[in-house]
Amino acid sequence: MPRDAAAEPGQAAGLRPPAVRLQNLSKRFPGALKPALDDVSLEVAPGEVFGIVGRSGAGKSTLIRCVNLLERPDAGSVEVEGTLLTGLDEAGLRAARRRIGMVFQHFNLLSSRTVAENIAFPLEIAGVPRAARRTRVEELLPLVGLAEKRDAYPAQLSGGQKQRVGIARALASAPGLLLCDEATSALDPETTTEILALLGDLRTRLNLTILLITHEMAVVKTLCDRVAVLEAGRVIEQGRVFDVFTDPQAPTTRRFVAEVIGTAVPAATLAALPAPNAGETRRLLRVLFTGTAATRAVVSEASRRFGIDLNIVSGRIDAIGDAPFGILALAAYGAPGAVEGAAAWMRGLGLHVGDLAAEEA
Ligand SMILES: Nc1ncnc2c1ncn2[C@@H]1O[C@H](COP(=O)(O)OP(=O)(O)OP(=O)(O)O)[C@@H](O)[C@H]1O
Repeated sequence: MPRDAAAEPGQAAGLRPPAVRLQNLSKRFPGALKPALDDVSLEVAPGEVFGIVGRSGAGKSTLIRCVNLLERPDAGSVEVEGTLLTGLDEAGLRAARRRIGMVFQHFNLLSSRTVAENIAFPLEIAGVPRAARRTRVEELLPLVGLAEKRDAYPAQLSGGQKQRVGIARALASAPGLLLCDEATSALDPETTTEILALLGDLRTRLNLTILLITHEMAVVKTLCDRVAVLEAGRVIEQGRVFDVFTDPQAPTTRRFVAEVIGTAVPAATLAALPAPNAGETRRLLRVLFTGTAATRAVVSEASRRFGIDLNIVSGRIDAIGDAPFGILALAAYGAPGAVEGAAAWMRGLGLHVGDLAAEEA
């Protein structure tokens, strides 16, 4: 979508190339009727957390696996930190992959190895000498809160601890980019919160770029700076999380957003609203406040100024990162011109005023 023309973090980073640049990626699995990826292009700026969200089968796994070329796209290019991965030979690709860590939904730990040995595993594969491996593991253990568990085996760990091992292992070769494939989907809500906090903390401390896929908007809301919505292999919407959450454009995005910020108004509530008086109109408005306007004053003042009735059908105050916002569903009753006038007046105050979309009703 055009509102996402460029990522600000990338601009702030000056001449640094994007952490990830995908151009026109397409992929169709043999025998499949539809492509898993259909002309996907997106850029992730250095240091940002970028979420890709979509329903099951939307193409998320295929997309994230294309970033380190675990999956080869049929067409299009993949660039990571300025290196064109799709142009590398196998040796070049192996080296480039050391700059890319990956965290998996089901942890993928080796059950016969201890925590420390699991973390050291990628370094072993890369031929890093034993002493250097040990030093690196000792750095990583406290970073993920597992200093006391270095000699434990995966079977002795909770899900959250297993994922901490998975994260430490992904960070072993000090990558600049971390790919997270549904990293919290196998965890309970409390552990999910802990792991998301850990990822947020590591991102800042290690200056990481994180690209994650998830089917949970709550993950996006908590951790991401920007988000792309994938549907049937295509990016249908992308933008800053705040913008996408407060003003989703595509119907699918609206449904996703409604799951976490609950702007939906039950049909029964709407059905119970009184009909307008003769000669009057009733309009259902969705009003978005982004922190500056005082809700009650706006509603009562609009009512007074325009001689209309504003019935608050639902309301919510929330925040994304440290940016607060409020969303009100209003039923406005009055003369058609007066209702329109009130909506225009509210827009003039900087509020986002639209019709309550069908999906929300
Ligand atoms: N190895 C494969 N062979 C054939 N078809 C595949 C393969 N992997 C994925 N697909 C198909 O490609 C499409 C996208 O799948 P993908 O796993 O990328 O979606 P997803 O959004 O990650 O879904 P989920 O959340 O269920 O993992 C689906 O139609 C899927 O059936």
